[in-house]
Amino acid sequence: MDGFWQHCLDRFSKELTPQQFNTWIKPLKAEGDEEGVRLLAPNRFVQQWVKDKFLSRIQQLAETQLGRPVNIEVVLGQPEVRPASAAAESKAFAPAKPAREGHSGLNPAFNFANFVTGKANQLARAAAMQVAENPGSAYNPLFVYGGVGLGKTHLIQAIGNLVLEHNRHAKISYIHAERYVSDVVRAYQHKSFNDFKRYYHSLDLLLIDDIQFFAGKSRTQEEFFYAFNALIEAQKQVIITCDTYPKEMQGIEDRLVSRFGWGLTVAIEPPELEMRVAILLKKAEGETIALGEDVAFFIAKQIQSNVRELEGALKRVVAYSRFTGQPITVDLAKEALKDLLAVQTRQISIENIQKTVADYYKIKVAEMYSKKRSRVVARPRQMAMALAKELTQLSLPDIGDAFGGRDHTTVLHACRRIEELRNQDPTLSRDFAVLMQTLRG
Ligand SMILES: Nc1ncnc2c1ncn2[C@@H]1O[C@H](COP(=O)(O)OP(=O)(O)OP(=O)(O)O)[C@@H](O)[C@H]1O
Repeated sequence: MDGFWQHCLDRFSKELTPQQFNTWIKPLKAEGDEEGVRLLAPNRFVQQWVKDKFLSRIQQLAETQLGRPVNIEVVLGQPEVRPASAAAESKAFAPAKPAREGHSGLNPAFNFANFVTGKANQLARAAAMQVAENPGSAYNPLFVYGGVGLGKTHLIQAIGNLVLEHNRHAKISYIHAERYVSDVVRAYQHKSFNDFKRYYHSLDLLLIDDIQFFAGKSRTQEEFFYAFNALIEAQKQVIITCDTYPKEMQGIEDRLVSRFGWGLTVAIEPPELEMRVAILLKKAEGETIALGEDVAFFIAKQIQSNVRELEGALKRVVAYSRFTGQPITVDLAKEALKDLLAVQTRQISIENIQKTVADYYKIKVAEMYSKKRSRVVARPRQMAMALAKELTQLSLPDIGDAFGGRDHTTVLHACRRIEELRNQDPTLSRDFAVLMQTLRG
C-alpha cells in the first residue's frame, strides 16, 4: 500500500508542476486494505478537485502497479488528527487550565482587525468591542444572533482573543453548543457533574456558540441555567450566539430565554454588496493574494447568501489561478465559479425579481414596466430595481431597460432611495430583507 502511494507521488511529481503537486497531491494521505484505497483530503475543495481531475489517473497508476483494478475513494479527513481531537474531547471538562496553555478553544485567526465592519454588523461589533474592554460589566450576557456563516463565531472569538490579550491569565472557554451537550452527557454517564460544574462555574468568560442546539435537551438546559446564573452573579462574562432572536427560539425553556435578554441582544445581518467586496479584499490582503476590485465585485455579486460561501468562492478562484498558472481576472473567476454561476442564474433572473416583488406588494407585474408614478407602484418598482442591482450581474442601463426602458440614472436614484429608506423605515427594511431571502431561495 505504502509502496503504491509512493509510486503515485513519484509519478505525479513528474507529471505536474510543483505548485499543482503541492496543492492537490501532496496533502493527500492514503489508507488501504483488501477492499481498496482511501485517499484522505484535508478539505472539501481538494477532495472535489482530486476526484474531478486526478482520480482516473490514480486509478490507472494503481492498476499498473498492483496488477488489478482497485477501488479508490477520495474522502474528507486526516488520519492523524482524529485521535488528537478525540483526546481533546475527553478532556473537555477537566479542571480549567490557564487559558494561555491553549485550552480556551479560541482560534487566534479570528480577531477584530480582520473583521470587516459595515451596516450589517456595526452594532454587533461595537457591542462586542465594549464587552471585550469591560468583560462582566458592559453587557451581560451578550447575545449575538444571525443567519448561517455571517460572522458570529468570528466576532465572539475576537472578543475572547482580545480579553486574553489584556489578561493572559483569564480563564476562557469557547465551546460549540453541541460540544457542551456532549459534555453534559459524559458527566451524566461518569457521574462527574461536580467536575463539570467546577469547570464551567470557574470561568471568567464563557463563549457558547449556536445555542439553538440546546433545543429539546432539558438536562443540558438545566446545567446551563446553573452555570449561567453562577457566572452572571459573579460578574463573569457570558457570550452566546444563536441563529434566531431569543424569543423566536424553539424548544428552549422560558427561564433561559428570558435570561438571554438580560444583557444586550444584537443582530448580524447579511452583508450588502460593498461590504462583501470589502470582506473579499480583506481576505485577499490577509493571504497576500492580488485581487482586483473588479474581480471582488464579480465574486461578491455571485455570492450573496453568506460570508463563508463568499470565502469558499474566493478560495476556489485562487486555487484555480494557481492550478492554471493564470492571473486572477474576471474571466478566470467566471471559469472557476462556472458551476455556481449556473445555479445562481437559474435562480435569480430579473423577471423572477419583478414577479416576486409584484406578488409581495400585490400589484400587477406589468406595473414594473409601466410609466405610472403613483407611490403604490413606484415604491415596489424601486424596490425591484434595488434588488436587481444587488442580486444580478446586470448593469444599471440593463436594469433600466428591463423596467420599461428607463434611464440608468432612474435606477441609481431608486437604489439610493431604497438604501435611505432601509435606514429610516423599519417596515421597508423588513420588506427588503424578506424579499432578499425569498429570492435567494
Ligand atoms: N465581517 C467579516 N469580516 C471578515 N470575515 C468575516 C466576516 N463575517 C464573516 N467572516 C468570515 O466568514 C466565515 C464564516 O463566519 P463564522 O463562522 O463566524 O459564521 P457564523 O455566523 O458563526 O456561522 P454559523 O451559523 O455556521 O455558526 C469565517 O471564516 C469568518 O472569518
